Amino acid sequence: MATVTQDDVLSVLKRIAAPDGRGNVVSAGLVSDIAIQGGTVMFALTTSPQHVKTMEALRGAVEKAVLGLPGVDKAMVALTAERSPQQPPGQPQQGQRGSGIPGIKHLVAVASGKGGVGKSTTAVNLALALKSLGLKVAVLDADVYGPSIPKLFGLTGKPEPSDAAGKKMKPMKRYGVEVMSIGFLVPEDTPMIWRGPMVMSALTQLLRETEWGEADVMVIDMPPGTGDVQLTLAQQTPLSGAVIVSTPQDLALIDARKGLNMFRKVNVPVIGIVENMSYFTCTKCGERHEIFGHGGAKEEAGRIGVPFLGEIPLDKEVRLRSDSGEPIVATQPDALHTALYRDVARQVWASLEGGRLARAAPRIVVDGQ
Ligand SMILES: Nc1ncnc2c1ncn2[C@@H]1O[C@H](COP(=O)(O)OP(=O)(O)OP(=O)(O)O)[C@@H](O)[C@H]1O
Repeated sequence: MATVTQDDVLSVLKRIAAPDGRGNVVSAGLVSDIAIQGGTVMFALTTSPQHVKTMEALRGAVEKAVLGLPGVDKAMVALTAERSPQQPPGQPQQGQRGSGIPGIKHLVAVASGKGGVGKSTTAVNLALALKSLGLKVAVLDADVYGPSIPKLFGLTGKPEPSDAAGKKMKPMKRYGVEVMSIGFLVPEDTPMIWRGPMVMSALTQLLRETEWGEADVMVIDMPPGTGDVQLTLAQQTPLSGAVIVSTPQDLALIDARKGLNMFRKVNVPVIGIVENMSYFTCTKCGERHEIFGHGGAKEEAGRIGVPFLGEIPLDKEVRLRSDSGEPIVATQPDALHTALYRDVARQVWASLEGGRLARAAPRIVVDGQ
């Protein structure tokens, strides 16, 4: 199969006129960086909120043109738009309700300042714990650098198109939770090299072009860290709030603080901090070992005035069950960990529904609807 290049994509885009007679879509500055993964081409088209409807037709034309290039089997084009300055703060975006995703009430990010602290494990078990409280739950894997949600849910295969036209995908489903991840669309061993705008473009597509059912909460597994990509994601996704996961080590906590600051900067309420790998209870002698220190996250939460949601101990069973796609909350309803995750879930839900969280309107519309 022919390999498509950015120049190929740009040359076809230059033949498409920009709205309002402003030259072509490239010269008018409407096209973001272009990312190419195998036969998939991804980029964003910038618009203003009042032009979202007309831009949808343009997006269709652009996608069609890119799909016509040899070597392209999927084109993912997202519309992004800044809120117009005239829009009063606190006013929902036009056409936007709740989370901005039809049928989904709250989007909750699970984030960490640092990799490997158990963010994905927490996201999955939190989602399942919310489900066990009787809520409708969906999970979006936004950790495009290392999508581990398919593995944690024990899901393989590709999402099916939801209609004959193939415009939308059906989410995968496991343990009663709807799941979508870039990991379903790209082979596991493909290195994924993303530049900033492309992450947003891919995620917008996953969010908007999945035929989600109704959900009270969508848990979003964020990419680890606090760089530009994470900041943009936090800013551009209409989040109700964020949960920060940290281990008790000083270094992890310093990064967790950066995570908190990042969400505050973009006006996303921080629901609270979870301390993961908090301690280890020896299965033989019953003694508690505080391998990474203990209580650091609780102290940190107190210091910065953010709720502390709980401690999740280090436990071999958690890791084994995660690795085998049988998360502990789904498969061991009576385990201590399940009770702990459920306790976190209760607090998260109380925060979401209790009106404690307040944020200004999201600054961006990522919609083609
Ligand atoms: N409480 C726990 N007890 C035992 N093992 C755990 C616990 N939490 C997470 N792990 C294990 O630690 C490893 C890292 O966890 P996970 O993939 O959830 O971290 P992450 O922060 O999402 O990582 P990344 O930065 O790569 O996205 C996994 O092998 C997981 O099974």
